[in-house]
Amino acid sequence: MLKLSAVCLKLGEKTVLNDISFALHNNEFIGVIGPNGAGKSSLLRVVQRSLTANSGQIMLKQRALAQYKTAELARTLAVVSQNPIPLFALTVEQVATMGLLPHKSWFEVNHSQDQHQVSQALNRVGLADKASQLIDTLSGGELQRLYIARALVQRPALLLLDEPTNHLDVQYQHQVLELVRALGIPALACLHDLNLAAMYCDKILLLHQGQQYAFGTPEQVLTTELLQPVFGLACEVTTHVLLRKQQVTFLPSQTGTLC
Ligand SMILES: Nc1ncnc2c1ncn2[C@@H]1O[C@H](COP(=O)(O)OP(=O)(O)OP(=O)(O)O)[C@@H](O)[C@H]1O
Repeated sequence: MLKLSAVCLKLGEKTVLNDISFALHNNEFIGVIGPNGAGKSSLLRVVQRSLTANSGQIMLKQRALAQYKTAELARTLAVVSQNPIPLFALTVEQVATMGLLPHKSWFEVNHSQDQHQVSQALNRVGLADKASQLIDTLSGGELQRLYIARALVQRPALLLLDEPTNHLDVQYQHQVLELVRALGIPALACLHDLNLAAMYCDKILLLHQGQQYAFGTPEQVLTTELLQPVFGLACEVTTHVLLRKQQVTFLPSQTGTLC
């Protein structure tokens, strides 16, 4: 689905991404983790082509990303961003319907089949009963689910999510990531919460100062040896008894002060 080979990105004098190589296969959910400034959002922006890599190759559905026409790329990728452009005075249904735009030509009207698709997507994210509600009346979690519904309406081949759980409470964090998993669309998501990454991601890419520090399953990447030097804090990694998933606990540098 998506393959990066030796991708490098320089912005001004700074090397933001250096030698990034990994592949995302069909139906996989890959989490990109790393401290502030590690290059996570830049990586997503390179894949969505809002930034152009200085070297290396990106293949999307076995074709070079550079070869995609803009409209074709807009149909193929859906982006759920950290700070979406505020859309005031629009209803939930109108925002979800925007997912059809990449498939339509100017002045083309929506058909009943399109309407059905929008209803189905709203149903899927649990917002069908709020279709006519203005979006500035939604909670943060509902809004995030709406942006996922808009992405669903778009029927993308790949979903890119930049911090999809930002500002959400625990229940909504799980709700949103469960939804992403359930969609069955290959997804690449920047995540700050390592325990959520452990729970929901098939693979994890750990970035450190623009370098690919590790890539593999949560078991391979979420280890004290890899996490401590990257995050600059001592940590303990255990396996959750019920979930059989990694759990990372960072320890304050002055652990004694908590006792
Ligand atoms: N236009 C630019 N010119 C120079 N440096 C830039 C530019 N844009 C981003 N950077 C730098 O690139 C690095 C990576 O930024 P990026 O936003 O990708 O990090 P991130 O891992 O997503 O961080 P965060 O967790 O804080 O969101 C940062 O050091 C940032 O300052």
